[in-house]
Amino acid sequence: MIQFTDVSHAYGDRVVLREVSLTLSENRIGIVGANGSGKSTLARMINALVVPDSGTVTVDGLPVAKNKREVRRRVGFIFSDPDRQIIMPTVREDIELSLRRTDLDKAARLERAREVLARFGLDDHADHPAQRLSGGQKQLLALASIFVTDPAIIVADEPTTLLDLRNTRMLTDVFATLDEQLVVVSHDLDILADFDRVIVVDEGRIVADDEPRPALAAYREMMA
Ligand SMILES: Nc1ncnc2c1ncn2[C@@H]1O[C@H](COP(=O)(O)OP(=O)(O)OP(=O)(O)O)[C@@H](O)[C@H]1O
Repeated sequence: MIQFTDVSHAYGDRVVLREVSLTLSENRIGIVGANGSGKSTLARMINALVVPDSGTVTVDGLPVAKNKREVRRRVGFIFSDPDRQIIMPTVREDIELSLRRTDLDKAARLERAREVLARFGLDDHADHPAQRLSGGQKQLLALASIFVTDPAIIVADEPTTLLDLRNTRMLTDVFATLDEQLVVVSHDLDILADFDRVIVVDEGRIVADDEPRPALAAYREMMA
């Protein structure tokens, strides 16, 4: 459960969130809105990548600002730019690095790495240099290296920007089968169609918050 209470934030004198209060308890929640409306800032607050100027954000009752380490164990954050996330020379090593943060033993880690590489269609690339993957494959690797650690909550900031249609569908299927709570910021409205809830942000305020169909209709109308 994620809770925002009266959250406001500015970068310098540019106010980007204005008194946002939200309780996020559904399994799959989408966030949409115009460029610069404050979506990424909102998403980043869930694991304390941004700490609000005023108001509080809590994850399972823990105030995020004072419990960064514990919160980051629970919340996996997927950046839209995979180069921010890929650290190790090869695909397999990058996945294994993530797994070192779990309490699985070596044999279980190898098995889990194998499973996740197959699930994300990266098994043929396991020993390839990660930096030589295509943009979309890097995005899949960045996603895989978060999924593999099994966080309770996954926050993804525009996870499909570099993916082709097949991989976007694959990711939609992965999302549909997850047990974890999922918060996805996206301009790709199709991937949110079967989510439980969609929140529309405009100029730092929540302007619609509903099931996908009415929320996305409100967003389309707003942008027309
Ligand atoms: N670290 C920062 N320093 C200064 N300004 C920032 C910073 N991060 C974001 N901003 C500004 O805050 C505003 C909101 O940014 P944010 O990234 O939250 O929007 P967004 O809705 O995710 O946009 P987009 O859809 O374009 O990704 C933008 O005007 C952006 O330029």
